[in-house]
Amino acid sequence: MKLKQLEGLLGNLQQFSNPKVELEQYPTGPHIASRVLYTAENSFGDVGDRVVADFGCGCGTLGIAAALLGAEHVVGIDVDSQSLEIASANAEELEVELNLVQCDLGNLDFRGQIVDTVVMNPPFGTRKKGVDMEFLRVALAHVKRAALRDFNASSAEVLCELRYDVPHLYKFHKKKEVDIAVDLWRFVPRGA
Ligand SMILES: C[S@@+](CC[C@H](N)C(=O)[O-])C[C@H]1O[C@@H](n2cnc3c(N)ncnc32)[C@H](O)[C@@H]1O
Repeated sequence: MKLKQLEGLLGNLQQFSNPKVELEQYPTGPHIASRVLYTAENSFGDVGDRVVADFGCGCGTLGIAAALLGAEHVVGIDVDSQSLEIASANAEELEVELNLVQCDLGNLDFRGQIVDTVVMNPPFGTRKKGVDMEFLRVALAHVKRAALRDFNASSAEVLCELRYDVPHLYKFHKKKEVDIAVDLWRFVPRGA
């Protein structure tokens, strides 16, 4: 699938209808989401025919992108049931299969390293200190081939800088939208 086509499909997805700031619910827009997954697949072969997990999947954007790029199996995990309902509707609309699990990432235990690739835009820890590191710890415990973000890795590389559009979502947001610079990281765990 071409990058523009992927971006177009992701642009039609529903996003958080009632975002919860305590869970740092910020959607990844179609521009950045398409580039993250397209790079993972076309530069590294991390998606096609792989088992992919989307940690903190929200409305499913990253996981759906993985499915559209030919992942063998995609699991989306989020603690928020309302987001998972939207993710389910989004997957149905685009006719892709997404296995959705409601779970606090901190409690996730798939009993072994059964996932080839973890993709995520985790909470940054602005509301719950340390939650970003918790996501990384759990990713490491479950991934067998490559993760996009992982600090305890044998290799860690910033692939590029991207612009992350933050729409006006919460009362304390003063501007209509803000775009912030973010880095796209790729981590390869020890032994992979
Ligand atoms: C920055 S949003 C990213 C959403 C989505 N992945 C995307 O890229 O559009 C972070 C997501 O993590 C979820 N989340 C926050 N804390 C969590 C936890 N402890 N366990 C599981 N999911 C959590 C939120 O509900 C939210 O959907």
